[in-house]
Amino acid sequence: MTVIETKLKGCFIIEPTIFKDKRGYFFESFNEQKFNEALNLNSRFIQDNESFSTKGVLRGLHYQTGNSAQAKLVRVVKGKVLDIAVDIRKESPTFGQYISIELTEENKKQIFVPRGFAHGFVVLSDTAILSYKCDNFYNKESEEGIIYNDTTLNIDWKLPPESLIISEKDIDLPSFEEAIL
Ligand SMILES: Cc1cn([C@H]2C[C@H](O)[C@@H](COP(=O)(O)OP(=O)(O)O[C@H]3O[C@@H](C)C(=O)[C@@H](O)[C@H]3O)O2)c(=O)[nH]c1=O
Repeated sequence: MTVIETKLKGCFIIEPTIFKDKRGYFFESFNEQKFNEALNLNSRFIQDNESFSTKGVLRGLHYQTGNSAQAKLVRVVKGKVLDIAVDIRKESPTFGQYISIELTEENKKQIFVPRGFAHGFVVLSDTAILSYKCDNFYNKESEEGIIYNDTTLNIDWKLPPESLIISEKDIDLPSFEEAIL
């Protein structure tokens, strides 16, 4: 497995080692020991989530606050998504910056989004299944978000705005300034 730290400290891209043979492929999608060693972490994932979405579906930007903050290890099982992680750690030198990465069923890349980040994605393929691990439980009361098209963050979602499918909850999210500053 290859691990690359992004320009946002603590946010990593993971490329698993894929074993291919005449039957197909095999890879370890998660190995706690190797993961924690490679990322120099002591994380413990306690909730797994899966979502199915169609092309143009945009989910985000989401985070949980306080004791409910979550780190996430995200991968795509089917299709292709553009995944976005935004550094919302006020004390961070990269506060307000984001990274985007295509996660696909072919490249099998994973992104580790640490606590203190907002996360979102948009589906670029006809359909996509996203699977992710969280190191803290879902807590509705601590759910927060930032509007996807915030002008300060200025995220390039790669799809025309009119093609996006967004939940009512996400359409009403506040700006970066309102949410964080
Ligand atoms: C996230 C979550 C949702 N739910 C419920 C609440 C709601 O009725 C339904 C759908 O929830 P949402 O609309 O919030 O789902 P979704 O918009 O897919 O939320 C997810 O978005 C991505 C970008 C993330 O980073 C995740 O952490 C999570 O916030 O599922 C749970 O029961 N457990 C969970 O962990």
